[in-house]
Amino acid sequence: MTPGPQEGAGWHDASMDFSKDMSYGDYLALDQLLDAQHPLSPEHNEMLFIIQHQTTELWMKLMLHELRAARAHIDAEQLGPTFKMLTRVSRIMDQLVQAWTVLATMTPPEYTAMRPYLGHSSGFQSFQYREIEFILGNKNAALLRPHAHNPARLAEVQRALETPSLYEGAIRLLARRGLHIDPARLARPVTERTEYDASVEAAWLEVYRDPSGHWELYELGEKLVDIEDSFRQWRFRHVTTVERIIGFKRGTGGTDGVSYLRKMLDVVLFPELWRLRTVL
Ligand code: HEM
Ligand SMILES: N[C@@H](CC(=O)c1ccccc1NC=O)C(=O)O
Repeated sequence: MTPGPQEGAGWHDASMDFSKDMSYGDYLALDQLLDAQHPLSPEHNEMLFIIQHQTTELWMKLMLHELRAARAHIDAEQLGPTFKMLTRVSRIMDQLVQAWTVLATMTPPEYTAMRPYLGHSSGFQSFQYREIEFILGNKNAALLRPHAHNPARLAEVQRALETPSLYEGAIRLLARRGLHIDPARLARPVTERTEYDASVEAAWLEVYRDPSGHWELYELGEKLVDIEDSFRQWRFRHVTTVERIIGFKRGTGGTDGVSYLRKMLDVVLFPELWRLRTVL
C-alpha cells in the first residue's frame, strides 16, 4: 500500500493519553455543550432550530462581553482597545446576518410541524438579546417582565437597564473632550431609550467636519455606525425569514409577529450619527 498523506506527517509524537491531562473536550466543556440539545418533537428539523438559536446565544454572550468591556474602556479613555472590541462586535453581527441562510432552508410545512411544541417560548424572551438592546441604548423597562419569574435573571437584565449605555458613554466622552453637550442631555435618566438631541448632533458635526482634529472621536463614531448598520441587517433578515416561514401569524411570544418585528426596523440606536450625514 502506498503511504497516505498522514504517514510521516508529524503526528507520531502527538499526545494520545488524556486519562490525567486536560483534553480539548475537557477545556471546552463539550460534554455539557453537546448534551444541551433536547428536541421536543419527532421532527428532523428541530435540531437545526435548536442549534441555530444556541449558537446565536453563544455569539451574543461574546458580543455582551465585548460591549461591556468597550463601555468600560470608553469611560477610561482607552479608545484603542475600544475600537478592537467594537470591530469584533460588528464582525459577529455580520456573521449572524449570514447565519439566517441556514435557517431559511426550513420550509413553512417543516416549521409548522414543530411549532406547536414551542408553547409560548420565543426569542422575545431572550435575556441576552434584551441586554444587547439595552447596552446599545434601546431601553424599555416594560420588557423586563418576561424575566420576573427568575429573580437572579431579572436583576441581571435590570442592571443592564440601569447602567448607562455605550452611546451614553460616547456622549460623555464628547463632553469631556471639550465639545458642548447640553447639561440637560447629560442629566437624562439612563433607563430611558436614546432620543435625538441637537447638542449631541452639533458635537458630532464638529468631529465629522474636522476628522484629523478629532481622529479618535471620528473613528468611534464610525465604529458605532458599523454596529448599527449590521444590527439593522440582522433585524431585516429576521423579519424576512419570519415572514417567509410563518407569514403574518401571531408570534408564540404573543406579539403581532411580523408587524411587531417590522416596527423594530424603525429603531434608531445612534440618531445623531445618522442625522449629521444630511447636513455635513
Ligand atoms: C423559524 C424561525 C423564527 C421565527 C418564525 C421567529 C419568529 C419570531 C416572532 C414572531 C417574534 C416576535 C415575538 C413573538 O411574538 O414571538 C420573534 C422575536 C424574536 N426572535 Fe425570532 N423567529 C425565528 C428565529 C429566530 C432566531 C434564529 C433568533 C436568534 C436568536 C431569533 C431571535 C428573536 C429575538 C431576539 C426576538 C425579539 C425581538 C425584539 O423584541 O425586537 N428568532 N421571532
Ligand atoms: N416566535 C416564534 C417561535 C420562535 O421563533 C422561537 C421559539 C422558541 C425559541 C426561540 C424562538 N425563536 C425566535 O423567536 C413563532 O412565533 O413561531
